[in-house]
Amino acid sequence: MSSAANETLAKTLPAASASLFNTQSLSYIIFLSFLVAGIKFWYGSGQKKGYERLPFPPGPKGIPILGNALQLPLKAPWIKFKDWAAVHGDVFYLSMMGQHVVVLNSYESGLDLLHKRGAIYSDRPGMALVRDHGGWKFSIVTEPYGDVFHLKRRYINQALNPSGTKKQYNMLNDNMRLFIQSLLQNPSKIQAYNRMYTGANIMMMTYGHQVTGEDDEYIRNADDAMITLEASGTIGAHPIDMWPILGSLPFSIWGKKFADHMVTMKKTTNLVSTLPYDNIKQKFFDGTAVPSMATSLLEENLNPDKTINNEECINGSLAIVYIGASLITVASIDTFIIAMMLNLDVQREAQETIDELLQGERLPTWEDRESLPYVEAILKEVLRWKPVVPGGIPHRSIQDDEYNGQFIPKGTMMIFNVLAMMYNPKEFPDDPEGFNPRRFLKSDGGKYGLRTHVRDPADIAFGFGRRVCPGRHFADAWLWLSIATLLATFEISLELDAAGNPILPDLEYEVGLVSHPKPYKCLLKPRSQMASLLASEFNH
Ligand code: HEM
Repeated sequence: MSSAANETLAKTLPAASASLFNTQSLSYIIFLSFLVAGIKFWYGSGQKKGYERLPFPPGPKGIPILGNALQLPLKAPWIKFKDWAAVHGDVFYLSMMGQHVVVLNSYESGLDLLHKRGAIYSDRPGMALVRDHGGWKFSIVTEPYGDVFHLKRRYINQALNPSGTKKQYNMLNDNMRLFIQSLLQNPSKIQAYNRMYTGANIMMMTYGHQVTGEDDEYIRNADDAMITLEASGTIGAHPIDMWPILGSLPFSIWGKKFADHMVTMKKTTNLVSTLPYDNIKQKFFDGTAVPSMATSLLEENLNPDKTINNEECINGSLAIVYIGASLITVASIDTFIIAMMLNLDVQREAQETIDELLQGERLPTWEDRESLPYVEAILKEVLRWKPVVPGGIPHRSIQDDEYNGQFIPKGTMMIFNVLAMMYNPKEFPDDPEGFNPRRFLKSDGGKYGLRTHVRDPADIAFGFGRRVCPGRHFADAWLWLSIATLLATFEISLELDAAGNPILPDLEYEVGLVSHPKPYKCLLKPRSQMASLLASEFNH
C-alpha cells in the first residue's frame, strides 16, 4: 500500500485498541460482568464434578469480576505474557471478564494440547466483532471447528500442500527473475518490489491474476483489509466477542471512532471477498481464465445448469489465501534484509557457501537446497528472530480437559505465545533475542551441516495441530528462493546519511496480528562474483 493511502486509511482507524473503550461502553461492560458473575455464582455454587475439582493453571492475580482484563496491554500482549510465564510457568491462566484464557509459552505445551489433543483444541474463539459485524465471516481463520471448516481447509490444502506448491515452482522462479531484474534497475525500491512480487505469486496462484505494477488493486485491497483488522486490537478479546449480544446495540455506544472503524472494515472486507471472485467467475464462464486455484475449484463444483456448489466456501477460501499470503511472507523477507544489513559476517559466510556451489555461473534452484545448509539456517533464524505472528492466533477448547493436574474448562481461549516459544532459553540458549543462524549449524572440516537436535522454528512459527498454517509450504518455498537468490546476487548493507553515518533500521516492529518492520533504508549492490551472469541474463 502506498504511504499516502496508508495515512488516509490510518486516519479513519482508532490509533490503538485502548481507544475502543469510552466511559459509556465501560459502564456496559461492568454491568454485564456483574450480571455474568452473578449467574455463574448462582449456577456454580453446587457440587463440582470431574475435572472441575482440579485447580486452574497458576496465573497472575486479578481483581473480582474483571479478572486480569485491566492488567493486559492491548498492544503486543505477548510481551507481557512472556514476563508472566517467567513467574507463573509455561502454562498459565487468566480470567478476562469471566472468559477463561490459557496461555501456552512452550513448544511442548503447544504440541501436547493443540496438536496431540487436536480434537478438543481446534475451534476458534467467538470473534463476533470482526466475523459477524466486520465482514470477516468468509475467512477460515474465524471459522468455528466443524463441517464448513473442514471443507474450506480441503479447498486450501489441495492448492497449497507440498505437491500443489511444487506445481508453482516455475511461476515462482519467473517472478524471482523479475524481482532481481527490477532491483538491478532500482535497488532502493526493495520494500516495494518485495511486496509486489510476493503478492504477484499468490495472485497468480489463486486467481490467475497477473500483477504488473506496484499499485495493484488486489494487493492494495488486501493491505487495506488487513490494516483495518489489525486496528481492532486483539482478535477475540473485545467485549462484543465475549458477549455477542452487545453487538446488537448501536456501535456508537463505543464512540464515533469505533463506529466509523466498523464501517471501514465492512467496506474493505466486501472488496476483498467480492471483486477478485466476481472477475474470475466471469472469465471462467467466458473461457478466458488462466488456470489457477479458483478455476480448479469452480470446475470441481460446477453443475450442468452452470450453478456452482459451495460458492461461499470457494470464495472465502480464495480470499483468505490471497490476503494471508500477500502480507505475511513480505514481512519475513524484510526481516531477512534487515538481518543481513546488521550482520555482515553472517552474510559473507553464507555467500561463500553459495559461491562455492554455483561458481558465479548460475542462480540457485530448489535442487541446491540440501547443499546450502547455511542458507537454511538463515531462513530458520529469520522465522525465529522476528516471528511474523508473535502472539499466534487463538484456538478454543470444546470440552473440559485436564493437563498436568490442572483444569482447562470447555470454551477456554487457548493462546500460543509464539514469541515466548521462539525466545525460550532452554531451546535457544545462546542469546535468544539476538540474530544468530550459527545456532543451527555445525562445522566439520570447514564444511557446514545442520545440527539435528535444535528445534526447528518452523514447528512453532506456523502454529499447531488442525489449524496449522496451510500456506506454510508455499511460504517456505518463496522465502528460501528469495533468501538464496538475494544472497547470491547482491551485497546487502546499510545506507549512509549525508554525514557518512549508517542509517540503522528500527528494530521496534509495527505490531498487530502480523508484526512487520517499519520502512527502512538499504543499500543493494550487484555482486562482482555474479557480474557477468547478471549482465547476460538481465541487462539487455
Ligand atoms: C512466513 C509466512 C507465514 C507465517 C509465519 C504464517 C503463520 C500462521 C499462523 C501462526 C497461523 C495460525 C495457526 C494456528 O491457529 O495454529 C496461520 C494460519 C493461516 N495461514 Fe499462515 N503463515 C504464513 C504464510 C501464509 C501463506 C503464504 C498463506 C497462504 C498462501 C497462509 C494462509 C493461512 C491461513 C488460511 C490460515 C488459517 C488456518 C485456519 O484457521 O485453519 N499463511 N498462519
